[in-house]
Parts: sequence; structure tokens; C-alpha cells
Amino acid sequence: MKILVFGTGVLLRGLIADCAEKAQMPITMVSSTPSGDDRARALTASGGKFTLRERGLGSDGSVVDTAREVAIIERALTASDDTEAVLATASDPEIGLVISNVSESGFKITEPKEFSFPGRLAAWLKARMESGAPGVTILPSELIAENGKKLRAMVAECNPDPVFLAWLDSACVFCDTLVDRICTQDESDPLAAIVEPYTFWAIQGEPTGALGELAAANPGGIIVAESIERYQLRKVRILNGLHTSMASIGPSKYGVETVREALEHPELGPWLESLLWDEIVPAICPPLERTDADEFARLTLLRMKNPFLVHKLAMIAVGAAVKWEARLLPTLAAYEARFGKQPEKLTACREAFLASA
Ligand SMILES: NC(=O)c1ccc[n+]([C@@H]2O[C@H](COP(=O)([O-])OP(=O)(O)OC[C@H]3O[C@@H](n4cnc5c(N)ncnc54)[C@H](O)[C@@H]3O)[C@@H](O)[C@H]2O)c1
Ligand SMILES: O=P(O)(O)OC[C@@H](O)[C@@H](O)[C@H](O)[C@H](O)CO
Repeated sequence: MKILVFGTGVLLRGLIADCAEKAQMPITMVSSTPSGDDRARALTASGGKFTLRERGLGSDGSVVDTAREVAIIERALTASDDTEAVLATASDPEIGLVISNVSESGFKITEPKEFSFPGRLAAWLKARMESGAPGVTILPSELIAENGKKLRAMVAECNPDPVFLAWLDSACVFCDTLVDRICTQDESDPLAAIVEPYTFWAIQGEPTGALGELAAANPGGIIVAESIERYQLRKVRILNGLHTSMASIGPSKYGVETVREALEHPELGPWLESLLWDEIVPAICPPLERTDADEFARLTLLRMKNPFLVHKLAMIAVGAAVKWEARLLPTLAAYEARFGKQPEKLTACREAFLASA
């Protein structure tokens, strides 16, 4: 089976293409922003190949430092210049999965609708229906709760035709998913991805068809489950919450530029660890089990201190307003409701973010 991917970002190369290669499922990648278009053209020039470097400590503490060429991207198209070619892929019965990561900013309907990601997906799905090819499983990987349900609703808004909607619901499946892997750019090679050894992709659904094939080739890396709510909550609030907190206060108040610098800073490091243990974790337990949250928080700190990664806070700060809404404001509110006072450090991060916004 094959995969159609919307987006060309580092997460798609560092996690999704890695999983697809293990399953030997060729990818057609479609870009839809000017920077994505440049990357699609560069991928076409490289024959779809890019370098994937895995660096960090393995689960047994041993050093992992490997590099390999990933050659699973069959084609890279730009939605604006290759519109017909993108639509033509809709009739390919071999395509069983459609995966997206257009970031939070691309995961919405903008005018004109047909040029927004949901509009482009709706057009592709309509062409699929009209071609008579079988339905597909759609896996959005943007870090948004219930991303599958939200994407289905946006596609339906872009094309409310009842015949299309009946086909969509009977032939296609939209799954909620949660991705987790720290993927960074290689400053010297725009196509290369530098990733940590840890890989986790939780998908809500049934491991059948093309999804079953992908999951079977990635044991431990991909989990297909009836509910992914627990994974979503702990990852977005702990890992992304801590990232967004340090990106809000680290550069402006302490002059640090990377995640590791922030955690190793003599004053900011312990302050951030206290923010994690004394504010974030107590605010989200319950609904999370304390042992689950503690274990994930410990692992998160180890992953963020990965000596081999250079994870820029400036990159994490992009689109911070939307990130605050999903990752930190609910934690702030839960802390206040539970303890009857404002969390001191989260509030300081919020103020630093608002001052710099
Ligand atoms: N890099 C990581 O470690 C990582 C890990 C897990 C999740 N994520 C999530 O993945 C998302 C992408 O991150 P990334 O690191 O790959 O970033 P990136 O900058 O490398 O890629 C962003 C992608 O989104 C596309 N995009 C942006 N705005 C768009 C729009 N308006 N319409 C259509 N496409 C648009 C870009 O063209 C590009 O393909 C983020 O939202 C992040 O939360 C990243
Ligand atoms: O742009 P963001 O904040 O969604 O992503 C930056 C990091 O927080 C993110 O890339 C993490 O590395 C990732 O979410 C780990 O799975």
C-alpha cells in the first residue's frame, strides 16, 4: 500500500517517513506553503531521498548515533503548481493512508477555502469518490486533541454535498492521533532530520488494512488503541507544556537559545523542573494517574537533556498563542481550581509570553 502526505516538515520526515519506510509504503508528499514548496522541489531534486540521523541515549542508556538515507518518498508535489498531478493520485487504489502535518496554523479553514488544507483534502477525497477507488484512512498528526474528528468536520464544511458525506462516512475513516518524537532540523542540510531514538505514535482506531500494515511494521513505535486520550493529555500538557513554558521565558529573561541550555542553566533549570513537578504534574493528576505522569515527566526531562540535539526555543515559540491555549492555559486553570491560587511559575511564563507577543 502507499501513503499520501500533506506537509513536508521535519516531523513528517523524522517520524512519519521513518515509520513508512519500515513498512515499505511509498509516500507522495504534497506541500502547500512557500517554504514547503521549496522543500518539495529540493526533495524532487534529491530523488526523494534525505538523511535521517538518530542521536541520543537508548532505553538502556547506551549512546545511539546513526545516520541512514531514507528513500521512501516516491514523489514530492507542490499543491499550487502540481494541482492536477495531486488530484490524479486520488484514483490510485494503492493509496490506503492519507497523513497530514500542516502544523496548527495550517489545520483550519481559511479563505478561499479551496486553497486551505481542509479544502485541498476535501477536493482530493471527492476525486477519490468519483474515481471509484476504495476509501482511505486519514491520519492527521497535528498536535491538536481529536484531530481526526476535527478534520472530518472541516472536510464536511468544505464539501457538504450529502452524496459525498455518505461516501465519506461509509468508505473512509478519520482517526485521532498523537505523535511524539523530538525532530530537529540539520542546520547544514535542509532536507535532513535529526531525531531522538524515542518514537511514539498513538492512533485511535482498529489495526486493519493499510493502518494495520503500518502498525505491524513499527512494533512499540505505533500503538493503535480504542482510546488515546491518556497519551494525548500527558504528552501535550507535560512535554509540550514544558517546551512552551521555557520558550516563553527562557530567551527573554535568561538569554538561553535551546531546550538543553534552558534546563542546564543554573537558575532557570531548577526553576523549570519545579514548574514541572510542583505545578504541571499536580494540576493534571487526576485525571492522569500520578505514577503515569511521574514516569512520563522523568522521561521528558531525560529526553530534553539529550546531549546530541540542538532544539531551538525560537522554533518552539512559533505560533505560541495557539500553543498556550492547548498546552498551558488548561493546566493553569486546573491548578487554580484545585489549589485556590495561581501557579506562580506558570503565571510568570504567561506574563513573559504576553510581554513579548
Ligand atoms: N518537530 C518535532 O519535534 C515535532 C514533534 C511532534 C509534533 N510536532 C508538531 O508538528 C507540527 C509541525 O512541526 P515541524 O517541526 O514538522 O515544523 P516544520 O516547520 O518543519 O513544518 C511545518 C509544516 O507545516 C506546513 N504548514 C505551515 N503552515 C501551513 C498552512 N497554513 N497550510 C498548509 N501547510 C502549512 C509547512 O509547509 C510544513 O510542511 C507542529 O505543529 C508540531 O507541534 C513537531
Ligand atoms: O512547535 P511545537 O511546540 O508544537 O513543537 C516544538 C516541540 O515542542 C515539539 O516539536 C516536540 O519536540 C514534540 O512535540 C515532541 O514530540
